[in-house]
Amino acid sequence: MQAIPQYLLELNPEQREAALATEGPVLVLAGAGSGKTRTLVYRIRYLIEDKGINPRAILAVTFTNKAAAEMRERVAKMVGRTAKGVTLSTFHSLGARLLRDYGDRLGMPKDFTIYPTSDQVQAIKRIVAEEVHISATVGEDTFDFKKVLFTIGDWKNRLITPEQAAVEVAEGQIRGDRRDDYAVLAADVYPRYEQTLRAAGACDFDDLLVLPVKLLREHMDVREKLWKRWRYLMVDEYQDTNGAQFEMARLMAGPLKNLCVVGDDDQSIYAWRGADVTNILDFERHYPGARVVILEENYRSTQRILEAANGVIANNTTRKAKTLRTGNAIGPKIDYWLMEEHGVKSAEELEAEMIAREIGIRAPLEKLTRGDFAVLYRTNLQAKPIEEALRAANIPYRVIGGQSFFDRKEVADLVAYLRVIVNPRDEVSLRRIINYPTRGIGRTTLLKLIDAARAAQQPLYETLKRVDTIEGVTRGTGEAVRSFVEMMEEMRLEFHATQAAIEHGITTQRTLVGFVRELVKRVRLEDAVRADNAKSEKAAAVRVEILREFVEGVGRFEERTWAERPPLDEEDDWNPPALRTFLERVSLTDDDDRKEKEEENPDLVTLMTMHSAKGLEFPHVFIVGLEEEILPHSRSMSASAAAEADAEESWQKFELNGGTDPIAEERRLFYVGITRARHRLTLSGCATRRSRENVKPRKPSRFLSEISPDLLDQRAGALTRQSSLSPEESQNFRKNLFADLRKQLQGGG
Ligand SMILES: Nc1ncnc2c1ncn2[C@@H]1O[C@H](COP(=O)(O)OP(=O)(O)OP(=O)(O)O)[C@@H](O)[C@H]1O
Ligand SMILES: [Mg+2]
Repeated sequence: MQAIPQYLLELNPEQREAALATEGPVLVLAGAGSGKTRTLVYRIRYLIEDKGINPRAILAVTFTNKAAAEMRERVAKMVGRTAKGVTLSTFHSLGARLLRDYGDRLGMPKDFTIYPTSDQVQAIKRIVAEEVHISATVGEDTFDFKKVLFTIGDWKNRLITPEQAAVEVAEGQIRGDRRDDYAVLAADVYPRYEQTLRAAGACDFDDLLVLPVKLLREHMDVREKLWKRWRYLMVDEYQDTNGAQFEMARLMAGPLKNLCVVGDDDQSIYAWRGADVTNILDFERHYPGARVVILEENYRSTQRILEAANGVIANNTTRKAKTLRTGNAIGPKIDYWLMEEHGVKSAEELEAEMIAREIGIRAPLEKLTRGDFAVLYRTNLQAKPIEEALRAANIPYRVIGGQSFFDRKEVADLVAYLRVIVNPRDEVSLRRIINYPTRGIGRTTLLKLIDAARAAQQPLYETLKRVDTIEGVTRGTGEAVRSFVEMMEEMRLEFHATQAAIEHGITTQRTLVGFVRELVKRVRLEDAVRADNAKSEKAAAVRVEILREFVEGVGRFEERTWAERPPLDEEDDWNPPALRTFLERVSLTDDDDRKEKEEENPDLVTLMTMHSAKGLEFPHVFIVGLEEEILPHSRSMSASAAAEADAEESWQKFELNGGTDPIAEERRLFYVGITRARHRLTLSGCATRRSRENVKPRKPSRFLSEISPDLLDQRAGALTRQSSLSPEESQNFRKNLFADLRKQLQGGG
């Protein structure tokens, strides 16, 4: 027998078994921090270095861009340059890539557009206004577009076609299912929505899964090509795959079935987005003969943190019981702060200040960098006070997720221009910019043009070109339309010339960014942004800065792409920078570009939701807002409050997912949060919260009572004047501080 490579001794026997089992289906089902992701990384190394597998035959899929980036880094560190050939991707970017390469089989143009939520809503609004009837039970005034959108999204994630949806709804009606009022409407909208998207050469996020599945199911030659290309598949966080992702993985794995999936049913937190935990629980049924590996040792957290996590998750009754132990140190107690308001400051503000202070004290005391701290919360809205406190304390931080760059109006407007330039059939984008900045093409004219376009069964853009032939458009307006089209055509010409020059190797480096700058100038976009923010000079300056920042992002994208150019013999996988690739990236990754900059300065405190923290770890983790109605999140939230708090989550979760127990899912989310911490965990919540004039009492989260009290160090009150340090720590802190000061004084002469 061949000797086991030295590096595999850095795995425990079970992990090693999973890494070595390269052929056939493998499931690693194990608790948090047990080395599932680590096992995948070592497995990739083993495949390349010892099995001599071409890195290009390896495909690893993770859930977030951040997780994919992290894995890429870990593989690159271990394997070196050849690791570049490995495909490390999210399901959605993999889907986008398959569509780009083979979408023509489904009639998708090469330059297809990916609609973000705002554009999806626009499309639905149009359909509802023009094509379908809103029933009295739904109500015209209380009508919520997002609900329709989410219902359609839920169908798509379960691979349910418009025809099947219609049947499902009809059956629901027969059963007298009350939730079906919206579903009826959604079923009516669904086929038209699909038509609208296809006609515009566009797709939505869910289509990035649905269409590749369709492609793979219907086209044997594509399937075979992909099977030849990717022979070793891995999926991290498999517990959160939905129906479409499950099917995509199955089809990609093909007859070889070299598919290794890892996950933890206790960390399944995306049921609201259609994730189906039975995908992992039934893996052996789906893949008969699969090898199953269970890991039981946690390498990440202290004993106390692990005990707290185990205590919480034990309250979920329907779970696969797992033991998780650790050989790590017992560690400090878990802090729990119950904040009260004090003077002019609300409890929430004091909670944030307390965190800023704690980071200020702990970092030097425990020799941690800022990057070693993370603050986790339930919804993005909770980030604001924390950001303010950190800013006031001069502690640099980054917020993951939240309002994406891409959803900002000024950026979205520019993106709409770029999209129309790349794909003039994109009607939603065209309607967004046709009169922005204002150029005298009013709503009435627009409607006339749209009518004419529909009547002639022609894209709107083409209709604009023949505005003279359209009845009822005044001379002045006609002139405005003509000059808009002329400008756009010039820019399109310019664009195609630029893109062709890049593709033929005539120019390299920052070429596209020059084009985009020129466009911004031609359209006078900066003036428009200033006019939109005329009330505040400061706001206007910020927005213009955001716009410029985005434009410069195009340049960084170009540089990066050129820098990634592989040696010539591997080039079939690489393409020179293209505007459509850039647009695809901005729609898939909201913080791709910011991340780029952060790599230059990794020393930042991380702020994010518990959802986005999945798979990550930090030496010191704060979890804030541990109150009823926040965690667990309120189920009785009104529609508007829910939309405000975190539209997607609350909606789907409570409206659509009748089948799963929402409290159990919230508990799993808390479990994910706790298990991100390596050495220290600080929990906090507010005793009161202010809403407008009122001060409302709050109840601590029920999940806190599931942690054994001897693990906790509890404090209550206004707190900010107290220290969280033990007397001993406090003495040490002073000593260090004086030593530092002395050094500084001496250094400064
Ligand atoms: N055999 C091992 N020896 C030393 N350290 C290990 C070992 N296995 C895992 N670790 C370390 O433990 C930590 C957790 O590992 P990893 O992130 O792979 O866990 P995971 O199971 O993927 O967790 P999660 O469920 O949170 O995604 C990492 O820092 C990893 O390097
Ligand atoms: Mg992991």
